[in-house]
Parts: sequence; C-alpha cells; structure tokens
Amino acid sequence: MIQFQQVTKRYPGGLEALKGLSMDIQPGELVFLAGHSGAGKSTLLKLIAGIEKPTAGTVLVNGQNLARASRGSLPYVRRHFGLIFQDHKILFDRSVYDNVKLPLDIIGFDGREVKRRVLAALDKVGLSGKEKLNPIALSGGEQQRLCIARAVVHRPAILLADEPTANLDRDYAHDILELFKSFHQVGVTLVISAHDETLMADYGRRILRLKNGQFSA
Ligand SMILES: Nc1ncnc2c1ncn2[C@@H]1O[C@H](COP(=O)(O)OP(=O)(O)OP(=O)(O)O)[C@@H](O)[C@H]1O
Repeated sequence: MIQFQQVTKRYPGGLEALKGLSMDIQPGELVFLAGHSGAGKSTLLKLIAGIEKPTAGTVLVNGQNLARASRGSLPYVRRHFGLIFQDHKILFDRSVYDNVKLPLDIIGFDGREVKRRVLAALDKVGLSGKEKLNPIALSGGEQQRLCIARAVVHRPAILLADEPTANLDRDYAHDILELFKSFHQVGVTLVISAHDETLMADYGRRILRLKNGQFSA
C-alpha cells in the first residue's frame, strides 16, 4: 500500500533529511515511527501524504506516485488520508463541531450526512456533548482528540499522525494510542510517530526507527 524505493529528501539549503530509504507498509498495518528530534519522522510522513516530494527515489501509495499526480487529481488522492500534524491548528473562531466539519466541507458532503459523520467522529473520540463549545474551553488532551476527530471524519483509509502523544502525560498518551488501535481494528492503515519508544513497546507492533535520515536497527 505504501512503498518507498530509495527515497532521498533534501531540503533547500542542502540538508538531507532522508537518505535512500526503502520500505513497505501493508494495508491495515499499524506502524510506529521512532527517532530523535530532527531524525526525519515528519518528513517521512509528509512524503507519504504527498505534501513533500522526494528529491530522488519513488513513493508509491496504492501503486500511485503522488509526485507525478496531476494537480487536479491531488484532492481526490488526499481523501485517502487523515492527517494529524503538529502544524494543523485548531481554529478558535468557530465551534468544536465546525472544526471537525471542515474536511467534509472541502470534499463537498451534503448536509444530513455531514451532521451524522461529525457527531459520530466526536462520539468516537469521547467528545460527545461538546460540539457547541469553542475549542478554547477544551483541555489539551481534548484538543488533541478534536484533531483526531477532524482527521477521521471522512473515514480515510490511511491515518498519519505526527507525534500525537507529545506533551500528554503517560496515561493520556495511552488513551490516545488505544483510540488509534481501535481505528486499526476496523482496517485503517496507521503510521504514528513518537520520540518516546517506551510508549510503543506496549503495543508489540512494527517499529521503524529513524536516525539521521536512515533506518536503524
Ligand atoms: N521545510 C524544511 N526546510 C529545511 N529543512 C527542513 C524542513 N523541514 C525539516 N527540515 C530539516 O530536516 C530534518 C528532519 O526534520 P523532521 O522534521 O523530518 O524531523 P523529525 O524527526 O520529525 O523531528 P521532530 O521530532 O523534532 O519533529 C531536520 O534537520 C530539519 O531541520
């Protein structure tokens, strides 16, 4: 489903964030991505989502090379993905409900289906009853759940989460990982990055370890 063939990513300025990576992630797999700050975790996730293009090598998602996808087809391709990235900010000028609804507006769902899906996503992450609140009234952990609801509301096949447990205490981090596990159980492919590998150890899943842009043992 996700395939990297000798993928190198060099950012302007000459730094190689990823160096000749090859890997396969199968449909329905739950994979953790570990590595120090600056190891290249976010870059790898952005390459999967087609947000960044490789400098060399090929990234295939469902056999499709996103770097070669036409501009017109990208919105359709992006519907396969749910993204939980650190720079995807919550909008504080609208309600919890309207934040979660955003991806459906972009895709163009009709009204009744929108309401059903938004309420189902909020229920899934344990935020039922908070839909009318402004997100400012939510705790840090609840805001993280809001981001997860927003990422899954369109039922993506692939969920990419960049450090979703950063800044959460250990119990809360486990709650979030349990939530991801429940998406895995219904067949979603998940790639989750974290720098704290001890959290991942409890889940007995495949761990890809990055060190200075390369996989390490
Ligand atoms: N847009 C960019 N332009 C230039 N350099 C970048 C850019 N994005 C990332 N880098 C560099 O690429 C390297 C890998 O960064 P990346 O964000 O992928 O690492 P990371 O493992 O996700 O780190 P962190 O855990 O701190 O988020 C770092 O040296 C970073 O400074």
